[in-house]
Amino acid sequence: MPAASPTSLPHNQSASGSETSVFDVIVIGSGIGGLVTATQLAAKGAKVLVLERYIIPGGSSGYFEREGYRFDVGASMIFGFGTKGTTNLLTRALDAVKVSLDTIPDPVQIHYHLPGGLDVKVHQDYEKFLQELIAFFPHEREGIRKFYDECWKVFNCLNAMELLSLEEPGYLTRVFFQHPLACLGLVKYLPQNAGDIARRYIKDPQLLQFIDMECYCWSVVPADKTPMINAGMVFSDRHYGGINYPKGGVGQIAIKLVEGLEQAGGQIQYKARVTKIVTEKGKASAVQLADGTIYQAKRIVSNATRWDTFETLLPPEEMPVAEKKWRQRYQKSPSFLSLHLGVEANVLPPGTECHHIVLEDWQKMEEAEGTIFVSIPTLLDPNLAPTGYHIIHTFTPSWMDDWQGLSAQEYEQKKEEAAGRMIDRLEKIFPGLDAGLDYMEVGTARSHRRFLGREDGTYGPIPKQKLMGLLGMPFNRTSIPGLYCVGDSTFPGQGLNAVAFSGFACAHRIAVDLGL
Ligand SMILES: NC(=O)c1ccc[n+]([C@@H]2O[C@H](COP(=O)([O-])OP(=O)(O)OC[C@H]3O[C@@H](n4cnc5c(N)ncnc54)[C@H](O)[C@@H]3O)[C@@H](O)[C@H]2O)c1
Ligand SMILES: CC(C)=CCC/C(C)=C/C=C/C(C)=C/C=C/C(C)=C/C=C/C=C(C)/C=C/C=C(C)/C=C/C=C(\C)CCC=C(C)C
Repeated sequence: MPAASPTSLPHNQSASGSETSVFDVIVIGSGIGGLVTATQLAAKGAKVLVLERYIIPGGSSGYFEREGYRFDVGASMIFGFGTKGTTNLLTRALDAVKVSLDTIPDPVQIHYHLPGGLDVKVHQDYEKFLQELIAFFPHEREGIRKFYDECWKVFNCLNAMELLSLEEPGYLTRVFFQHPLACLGLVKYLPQNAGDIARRYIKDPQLLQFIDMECYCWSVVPADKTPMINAGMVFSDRHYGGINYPKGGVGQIAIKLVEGLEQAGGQIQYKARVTKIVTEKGKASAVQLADGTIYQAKRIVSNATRWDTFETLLPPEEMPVAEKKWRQRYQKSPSFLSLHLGVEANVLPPGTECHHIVLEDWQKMEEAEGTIFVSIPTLLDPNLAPTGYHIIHTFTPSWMDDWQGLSAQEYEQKKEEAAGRMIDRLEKIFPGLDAGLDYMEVGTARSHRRFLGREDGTYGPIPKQKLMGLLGMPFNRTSIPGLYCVGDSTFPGQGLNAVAFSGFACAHRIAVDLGL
């Protein structure tokens, strides 16, 4: 894709010369981050347009259908659908535009199959989980409880207050006077990482490896590099609001948000790939689509990754200093090799859980094709597959470099070999998997780049080295006036509930800026 160059435009003109209207806000991309921003602003009366390059909304939380199966593209373990507290941000985002979704509670977040026979289930029931872990590490009984209890402290601070933009002084003052202790608690944890707190209480090296995996399987970095605020959210909310799967598949979240957006007067356009963010006198003022159409807005929000935003949609040679500095601290995480499988129901032993993590050798946890993630959503919603069949979505980290420069035939062959390796490994927990296969589709880093528009198909930013917790993650405003970012390239990072927070915060900051 060619680099964009700044363009000056006469007001209210499209590339074809026809008249266009000026929007209050244009959101580039309909991932959950973009849609929460758009729905929040539409609900406040802003004139909002969402531009999505693909044919359906959702991005990483989208879906596709093949031969009677409805597969989730990426996200499958969903936080944020609780019914109480303030951290149930997906429930709140839907409520704000008067739509709702039926969800199915998952009694076990993850069933771990780890080296040395460490076979642990994370039950929604907190005590049941602690007892299961303590049974493996009885000498660490106290340390285990102290570590996870400290995660609850973070969560309880967050779950007591309204969650809005930390870039808005009025909100900060209000929330500080309403919840001074919770605010001070959060200030204390913001620069910390989960690994430091775990090591304070736990000494057993294998248990510390387990805590690394507890972090790695959602943050894609070990505990030392995982912000404590995020660990507090994940390790507590799974027992509080719980993990809840949307009936009809993860794609329903975006579909419902779009329904709410349109009811609130907002608009969305599909097959609308933005190729350029237009700046006038240094301020973002419009976007240009691949077909040349130009839309103007008072504020532009990019739900594309920071790399796509500042290297492709804007001229890379004019990258703001703050962005260059951010790139010194954060790098792209790997992408995933994904297998979307349809399997005969008898492949799954009775009592199989929905989510699994498989690793045979601790040394390989962070390597490409090291940790295997498994999600079987049809155990919760059987309607996603034909009767008598299940969906197994399994994925493992994989870098773009391994998939470049191949002929079409080499690419297909490499996919087949990699899929074979994963299926062989999964045979240990699902004997007969290979023989029971009914359908298989393999996605690589190239598929993620193509369908999600994410540079190198990355899952999101990860720290290059150990950082001070979340302090280095940028909020929604950027160095370019009028331009905001939302999604996993902004505070607090990856995760649907996390990007929903970034959407609430972004919309709040823009609403204040526009005087809504
Ligand atoms: N819970 C799980 O199991 C799981 C698994 C995978 C991913 N996820 C999460 O999903 C989250 C992703 O959410 P998000 O909101 O940051 O982003 P996203 O990548 O899901 O959405 C971005 C959207 O922007 C669109 N887009 C990109 N460039 C564009 C352009 N130039 N013009 C128009 N549209 C464009 C894409 O097509 C996509 O729909 C991540 O945080 C990740 O953690 C969760
Ligand atoms: C005023 C003063 C003084 C002060 C102030 C302070 C304050 C207020 C502060 C605040 C802060 C805040 C608000 C923060 C927030 C945060 C948040 C919201 C966070 C969130 C988070 C979330 C998360 C992280 C999530 C995540 C998740 C994920 C990522 C998931 C994933 C998953 C996967 C991948 C998987 C899977 C597995 C299998 C399949 C097995």
